Amino acid sequence: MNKELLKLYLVMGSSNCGSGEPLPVLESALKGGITLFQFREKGNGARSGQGKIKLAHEMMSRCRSYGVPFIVNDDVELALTLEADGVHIGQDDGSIIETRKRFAGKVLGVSVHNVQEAHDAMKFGADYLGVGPMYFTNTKSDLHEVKGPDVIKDIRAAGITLPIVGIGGIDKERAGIVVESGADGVAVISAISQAQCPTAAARELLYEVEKILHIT
Ligand SMILES: Cc1ncsc1CCOP(=O)(O)O
Ligand SMILES: C=C1C=NC(C)=NC1=N
Ligand SMILES: [Mg+2]
Repeated sequence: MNKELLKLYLVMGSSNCGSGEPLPVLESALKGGITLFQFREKGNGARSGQGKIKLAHEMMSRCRSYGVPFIVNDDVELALTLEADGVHIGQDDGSIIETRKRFAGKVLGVSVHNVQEAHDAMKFGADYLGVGPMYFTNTKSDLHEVKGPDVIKDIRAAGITLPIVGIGGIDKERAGIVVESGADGVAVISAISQAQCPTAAARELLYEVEKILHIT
């Protein structure tokens, strides 16, 4: 996949928005220049069944109108039904090999926490790695051990050249450090979805990321 898509990756669902209405937040973030979007409908307030499918369709069409690829988290069935641009799975979301086969030709992202998991994900056909958590965050309930950006350095030092996005507790003050460590961009939830102005938040994050990418 084109690693430039990972520069500013918004991950979001209903439960991440104060209002519980993610559509206006997505629209505002798209205006601010996010380069990739992941529909991650989890936690309290998350839609299910037809409501989840309807919301996903609405969000996918907003992304399509901005030319931003739409990725579905966890729910491979939904991703296939929607004909989404890709799917993102964790270490506990079923086999990477199976998902790779089911999603041939589309984007397959995998969450990894260390060099071993990164190596396996690459071997099994992942297109990009979501590495984290970089910093402590309350957004994800079952948070893995906080490793910091150094784990990205370790993955790069192991010769893994796959596109990488760092995730977990990232804001505009921290975005540069994550990219300096070897990531191709940052994935965020609250830094944009909880912002007073998601457009401005996205613009500022993208500025911090591109400042480093253009000199490395
Ligand atoms: C989905 C996920 N995976 C590792 S941390 C995290 C949550 C990131 O949310 P935030 O950007 O608000 O810290
Ligand atoms: C857990 C995750 C890790 N990384 C990304 C990009 N998305 C996720 N949902
Ligand atoms: Mg998962």
